Amino acid sequence: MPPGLITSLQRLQLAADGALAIVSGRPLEQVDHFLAPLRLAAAGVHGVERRSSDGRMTQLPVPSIERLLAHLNPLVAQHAGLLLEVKRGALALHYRRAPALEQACVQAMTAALRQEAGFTLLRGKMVVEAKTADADKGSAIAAFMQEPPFVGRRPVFIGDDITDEAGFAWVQSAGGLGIKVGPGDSQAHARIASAAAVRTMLARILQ
Ligand SMILES: O=P(O)(O)OC[C@H]1O[C@H](O[C@H]2O[C@H](CO)[C@@H](O)[C@H](O)[C@H]2O)[C@H](O)[C@@H](O)[C@@H]1O
Repeated sequence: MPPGLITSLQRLQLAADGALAIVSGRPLEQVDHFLAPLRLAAAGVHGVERRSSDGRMTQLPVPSIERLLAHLNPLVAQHAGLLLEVKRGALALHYRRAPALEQACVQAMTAALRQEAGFTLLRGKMVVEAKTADADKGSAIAAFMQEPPFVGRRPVFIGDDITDEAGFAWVQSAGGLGIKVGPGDSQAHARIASAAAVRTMLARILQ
Protein backbone atom coordinates (compact mmCIF):
# COMPACT_ATOMS: atom_id res chain seq x y z
CA MET A 1 0.00 0.00 0.00
CA PRO A 2 1.38 3.44 -0.86
CA PRO A 3 2.39 5.51 2.18
CA GLY A 4 -0.47 7.51 3.67
CA LEU A 5 -3.28 5.67 1.87
CA ILE A 6 -4.57 3.78 4.91
CA THR A 7 -4.65 7.00 6.94
CA SER A 8 -6.49 8.77 4.09
CA LEU A 9 -9.09 5.99 3.90
CA GLN A 10 -9.58 6.11 7.66
CA ARG A 11 -10.10 9.89 7.57
CA LEU A 12 -12.44 9.57 4.60
CA GLN A 13 -14.51 6.96 6.41
CA LEU A 14 -14.88 9.30 9.40
CA ALA A 15 -15.68 12.29 7.18
CA ALA A 16 -18.41 10.25 5.40
CA ASP A 17 -19.93 9.13 8.73
CA GLY A 18 -18.78 5.58 7.98
CA ALA A 19 -20.13 5.37 4.42
CA LEU A 20 -17.00 3.96 2.79
CA ALA A 21 -16.63 0.39 1.55
CA ILE A 22 -14.03 -1.62 -0.33
CA VAL A 23 -15.49 -3.77 -3.13
CA SER A 24 -12.95 -6.29 -4.38
CA GLY A 25 -12.42 -9.54 -6.24
CA ARG A 26 -9.94 -10.54 -3.54
CA PRO A 27 -11.00 -12.47 -0.45
CA LEU A 28 -11.81 -10.23 2.54
CA GLU A 29 -8.89 -11.73 4.41
CA GLN A 30 -6.52 -10.23 1.81
CA VAL A 31 -8.31 -6.89 1.79
CA ASP A 32 -7.96 -6.72 5.59
CA HIS A 33 -4.30 -7.73 5.36
CA PHE A 34 -3.55 -4.88 2.93
CA LEU A 35 -5.47 -2.30 4.97
CA ALA A 36 -4.47 -3.40 8.51
CA PRO A 37 -5.08 -2.11 11.10
CA LEU A 38 -8.06 -0.50 9.32
CA ARG A 39 -11.15 -2.74 8.94
CA LEU A 40 -13.68 -1.16 6.62
CA ALA A 41 -17.04 -2.34 5.40
CA ALA A 42 -15.99 -4.58 2.54
CA ALA A 43 -17.14 -7.05 -0.11
CA GLY A 44 -14.75 -9.80 -1.23
CA VAL A 45 -14.67 -12.32 -4.09
CA HIS A 46 -16.93 -10.01 -6.16
CA GLY A 47 -19.57 -9.95 -3.41
CA VAL A 48 -19.60 -13.64 -2.39
CA GLU A 49 -18.55 -12.44 1.06
CA ARG A 50 -19.54 -9.11 2.56
CA ARG A 51 -18.90 -7.35 5.86
CA SER A 52 -21.44 -4.66 6.68
CA SER A 53 -20.49 -1.42 8.37
CA ASP A 54 -21.49 -2.89 11.77
CA GLY A 55 -19.18 -5.90 11.25
CA ARG A 56 -21.94 -8.39 10.37
CA MET A 57 -20.80 -11.00 7.80
CA THR A 58 -22.88 -12.29 4.88
CA GLN A 59 -21.67 -15.29 2.85
CA LEU A 60 -23.54 -16.22 -0.34
CA PRO A 61 -23.96 -19.94 -1.13
CA VAL A 62 -21.42 -20.98 -3.77
CA PRO A 63 -21.12 -23.88 -6.25
CA SER A 64 -18.29 -26.40 -5.92
CA ILE A 65 -15.00 -25.59 -7.66
CA GLU A 66 -13.76 -29.21 -7.63
CA ARG A 67 -14.59 -30.05 -11.25
CA LEU A 68 -13.14 -26.74 -12.45
CA LEU A 69 -9.93 -27.48 -10.55
CA ALA A 70 -9.69 -30.96 -12.05
CA HIS A 71 -10.07 -29.47 -15.52
CA LEU A 72 -7.54 -26.64 -15.07
CA ASN A 73 -4.84 -28.32 -12.98
CA PRO A 74 -3.15 -30.13 -15.94
CA LEU A 75 -2.61 -26.83 -17.84
CA VAL A 76 -1.20 -25.13 -14.74
CA ALA A 77 1.08 -28.10 -14.04
CA GLN A 78 2.55 -27.77 -17.54
CA HIS A 79 3.45 -24.07 -17.25
CA ALA A 80 5.45 -22.61 -14.36
CA GLY A 81 4.24 -19.09 -15.30
CA LEU A 82 0.58 -19.84 -14.58
CA LEU A 83 -0.97 -19.46 -11.16
CA LEU A 84 -4.33 -20.85 -10.08
CA GLU A 85 -5.80 -18.87 -7.19
CA VAL A 86 -8.47 -20.74 -5.22
CA LYS A 87 -11.07 -18.55 -3.51
CA ARG A 88 -14.40 -19.41 -1.90
CA GLY A 89 -16.78 -19.51 -4.89
CA ALA A 90 -14.20 -18.48 -7.49
CA LEU A 91 -11.12 -19.70 -9.27
CA ALA A 92 -8.72 -17.21 -10.86
CA LEU A 93 -6.21 -18.30 -13.49
CA HIS A 94 -3.38 -15.73 -13.59
CA TYR A 95 -1.12 -15.48 -16.66
CA ARG A 96 0.79 -12.28 -15.75
CA ARG A 97 4.07 -14.22 -15.81
CA ALA A 98 3.15 -15.98 -19.07
CA PRO A 99 1.20 -13.45 -21.21
CA ALA A 100 1.59 -15.59 -24.33
CA LEU A 101 -0.72 -18.13 -22.69
CA GLU A 102 -3.71 -15.77 -22.51
CA GLN A 103 -5.71 -17.56 -25.22
CA ALA A 104 -4.90 -20.98 -23.81
CA CYS A 105 -6.09 -19.82 -20.38
CA VAL A 106 -9.33 -18.35 -21.72
CA GLN A 107 -10.04 -21.51 -23.72
CA ALA A 108 -9.29 -23.78 -20.76
CA MET A 109 -11.48 -21.72 -18.44
CA THR A 110 -14.30 -21.64 -21.01
CA ALA A 111 -14.12 -25.43 -21.34
CA ALA A 112 -13.93 -25.86 -17.55
CA LEU A 113 -17.08 -23.77 -17.11
CA ARG A 114 -18.99 -26.28 -19.25
CA GLN A 115 -18.28 -28.85 -16.52
CA GLU A 116 -20.08 -27.03 -13.73
CA ALA A 117 -23.17 -24.81 -13.53
CA GLY A 118 -23.39 -21.71 -11.35
CA PHE A 119 -20.25 -19.92 -12.53
CA THR A 120 -19.60 -17.20 -15.08
CA LEU A 121 -16.38 -16.21 -16.77
CA LEU A 122 -14.88 -12.87 -15.81
CA ARG A 123 -11.88 -11.24 -17.48
CA GLY A 124 -9.47 -9.12 -15.45
CA LYS A 125 -5.96 -7.71 -15.73
CA MET A 126 -3.84 -10.71 -16.81
CA VAL A 127 -6.36 -13.03 -15.20
CA VAL A 128 -9.39 -15.04 -16.27
CA GLU A 129 -11.73 -16.03 -13.53
CA ALA A 130 -14.62 -18.40 -12.85
CA LYS A 131 -16.88 -16.49 -10.50
CA THR A 132 -20.11 -17.46 -8.72
CA ALA A 133 -22.78 -16.31 -11.16
CA ASP A 134 -25.04 -14.91 -8.44
CA ALA A 135 -22.40 -12.45 -7.20
CA ASP A 136 -20.93 -9.34 -8.76
CA LYS A 137 -19.66 -5.98 -7.59
CA GLY A 138 -22.94 -4.28 -8.56
CA SER A 139 -25.05 -6.55 -6.36
CA ALA A 140 -22.54 -6.14 -3.52
CA ILE A 141 -22.89 -2.33 -3.72
CA ALA A 142 -26.69 -2.70 -3.94
CA ALA A 143 -26.62 -4.70 -0.70
CA PHE A 144 -24.53 -2.03 1.07
CA MET A 145 -26.94 0.66 -0.14
CA GLN A 146 -29.81 -1.05 1.71
CA GLU A 147 -28.00 -0.62 5.03
CA PRO A 148 -26.85 2.19 7.31
CA PRO A 149 -24.75 4.28 6.91
CA PHE A 150 -25.07 3.97 3.10
CA VAL A 151 -28.86 4.05 2.77
CA GLY A 152 -30.11 7.29 1.21
CA ARG A 153 -26.63 8.28 -0.04
CA ARG A 154 -25.54 8.82 -3.65
CA PRO A 155 -23.13 5.98 -4.45
CA VAL A 156 -19.77 6.78 -6.04
CA PHE A 157 -17.72 3.77 -7.14
CA ILE A 158 -14.08 3.98 -8.25
CA GLY A 159 -12.34 1.08 -10.01
CA ASP A 160 -9.65 0.24 -12.55
CA ASP A 161 -10.50 -3.21 -13.88
CA ILE A 162 -13.01 -4.93 -16.17
CA THR A 163 -14.47 -6.57 -13.06
CA ASP A 164 -15.51 -3.09 -11.87
CA GLU A 165 -17.91 -2.56 -14.78
CA ALA A 166 -20.78 -4.26 -12.91
CA GLY A 167 -20.23 -1.75 -10.10
CA PHE A 168 -20.26 1.24 -12.46
CA ALA A 169 -23.47 -0.02 -14.10
CA TRP A 170 -25.25 -0.43 -10.77
CA VAL A 171 -24.27 2.90 -9.17
CA GLN A 172 -25.17 4.81 -12.32
CA SER A 173 -28.55 3.05 -12.53
CA ALA A 174 -29.12 4.25 -8.96
CA GLY A 175 -28.30 7.89 -9.78
CA GLY A 176 -24.68 7.66 -8.65
CA LEU A 177 -21.34 7.99 -10.39
CA GLY A 178 -18.84 5.46 -11.70
CA ILE A 179 -15.22 6.61 -11.98
CA LYS A 180 -12.91 4.54 -14.18
CA VAL A 181 -9.23 4.68 -13.25
CA GLY A 182 -6.77 4.60 -16.16
CA PRO A 183 -7.25 3.71 -19.84
CA GLY A 184 -9.58 1.14 -21.41
CA ASP A 185 -13.20 0.94 -22.49
CA SER A 186 -15.67 1.62 -19.72
CA GLN A 187 -19.29 2.54 -19.14
CA ALA A 188 -18.26 4.78 -16.22
CA HIS A 189 -19.40 8.38 -16.68
CA ALA A 190 -16.18 9.79 -15.24
CA ARG A 191 -12.53 8.94 -15.64
CA ILE A 192 -9.35 9.64 -13.69
CA ALA A 193 -5.85 9.03 -15.03
CA SER A 194 -4.24 6.76 -12.46
CA ALA A 195 -4.29 5.31 -8.97
CA ALA A 196 -1.91 8.14 -7.94
CA ALA A 197 -4.47 10.67 -9.22
CA VAL A 198 -7.17 8.96 -7.12
CA ARG A 199 -4.99 9.40 -4.02
CA THR A 200 -4.49 13.08 -4.85
CA MET A 201 -8.27 13.46 -5.30
CA LEU A 202 -8.94 11.81 -1.93
CA ALA A 203 -6.39 14.11 -0.25
CA ARG A 204 -8.12 17.16 -1.77
CA ILE A 205 -11.54 15.93 -0.61
CA LEU A 206 -10.15 15.57 2.90
CA GLN A 207 -8.71 19.09 2.83
O1 LIG B 1 -11.33 -6.38 -7.50
P1 LIG B 1 -9.89 -6.06 -7.26
O2 LIG B 1 -9.62 -5.60 -5.86
O3 LIG B 1 -9.35 -5.11 -8.29
O4 LIG B 1 -9.13 -7.46 -7.39
C1 LIG B 1 -9.08 -8.11 -8.64
C2 LIG B 1 -8.13 -9.28 -8.61
O5 LIG B 1 -6.98 -8.85 -7.85
C3 LIG B 1 -5.93 -9.81 -7.76
O6 LIG B 1 -5.36 -9.98 -9.02
C4 LIG B 1 -4.72 -8.80 -9.48
O7 LIG B 1 -3.53 -8.58 -8.74
C5 LIG B 1 -2.47 -9.52 -8.99
C6 LIG B 1 -1.28 -9.10 -8.16
O8 LIG B 1 -1.61 -8.99 -6.83
C7 LIG B 1 -2.12 -9.48 -10.46
O9 LIG B 1 -1.08 -10.40 -10.75
C8 LIG B 1 -3.35 -9.81 -11.31
O10 LIG B 1 -3.01 -9.73 -12.69
C9 LIG B 1 -4.45 -8.85 -10.99
O11 LIG B 1 -5.62 -9.22 -11.68
C10 LIG B 1 -6.43 -11.09 -7.17
O12 LIG B 1 -5.40 -12.07 -7.22
C11 LIG B 1 -7.70 -11.60 -7.87
O13 LIG B 1 -8.23 -12.68 -7.12
C12 LIG B 1 -8.74 -10.48 -7.89
O14 LIG B 1 -9.90 -10.93 -8.57
